[in-house]
Amino acid sequence: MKSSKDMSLVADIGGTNTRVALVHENTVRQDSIKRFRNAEFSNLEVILKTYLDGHRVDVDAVCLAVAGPVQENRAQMTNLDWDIECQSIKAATNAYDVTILNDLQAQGHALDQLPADQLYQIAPGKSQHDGPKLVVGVGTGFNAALVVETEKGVVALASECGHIQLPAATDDQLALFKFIQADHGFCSVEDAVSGRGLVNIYRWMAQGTANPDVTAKEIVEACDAGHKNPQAAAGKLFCKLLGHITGDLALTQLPHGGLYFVGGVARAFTSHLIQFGFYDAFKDKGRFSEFMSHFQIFIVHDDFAALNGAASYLSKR
Ligand SMILES: Nc1ncnc2c1ncn2[C@@H]1O[C@H](COP(=O)(O)OP(=O)(O)OP(=O)(O)O)[C@@H](O)[C@H]1O
Repeated sequence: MKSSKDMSLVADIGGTNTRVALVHENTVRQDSIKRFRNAEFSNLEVILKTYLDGHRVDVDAVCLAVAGPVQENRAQMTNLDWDIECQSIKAATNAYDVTILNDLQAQGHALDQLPADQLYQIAPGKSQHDGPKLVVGVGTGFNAALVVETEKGVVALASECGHIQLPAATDDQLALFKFIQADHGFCSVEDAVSGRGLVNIYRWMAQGTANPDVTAKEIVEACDAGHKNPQAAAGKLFCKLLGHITGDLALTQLPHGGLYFVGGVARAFTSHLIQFGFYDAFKDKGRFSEFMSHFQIFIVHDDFAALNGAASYLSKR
């Protein structure tokens, strides 16, 4: 086993995918990035052991970006039956220092390093260089973090806003709300605005006729193929709900430094968001409609950005 001085490991653990990389001299080694499908593993420890065995290195420190609430260096994943805890990660990796962040916090720490070619701007706005930023994740789940510059550096504040109640502004949205509520007992934002949420919307629209095994990817592929099919109708409602919700979050947090979407589902909708009504819904805030056009909105195309954020967090502690 090679012992590499000051080598660290970073990982971004989502509901579907785990991305892992090595960090040397505060920089993610691009040739070390690897993505694992969680469904093929029984727990995170097995993924990390497999990864480290493959690279034949020792690591001193580990920083994990986990899709779930983090408390006292322990995380309970929201969309996977994995409990992540420092002692067990130390045992699996032989690292003496393990830190756990929420994944959106790590995304927040990555924002100031994103190259321009990884950012796709969807709303013009006017950002203040040092204004607060809001990073919004739409993947297996939904969540957001407010990112602020302080005298001590970047602070990314965790939330669990994907689990607030879904707002319903139209009869259709209320009917969707009731459909999901009847199924799960509660209708959260994430139940409609995430990969699983998109499938829920499509199933509600095509009640009785939807293929029960349809995936979010298949729905977006049908949107790519044309805008008159039932999948595109589901995509349009999805984008409008995404606009309403992120508009609410923007008014709550005032991200004058910009709003940044991350996650596989947000990325997949990049070319449809505007046509499918996202921005009109985002600005549909009564007397504050004009105010909403001040916020710049971007989609982050780098699926590995949270790894850079975790590395940045480690370097600045
Ligand atoms: N091309 C695609 N079009 C639409 N949805 C997609 C596409 N590819 C993947 N997805 C959906 O994106 C989700 C996975 O996205 P992503 O990899 O960002 O999630 P994650 O990081 O594993 O999860 P989390 O949201 O918990 O952080 C799944 O719901 C999957 O069905």
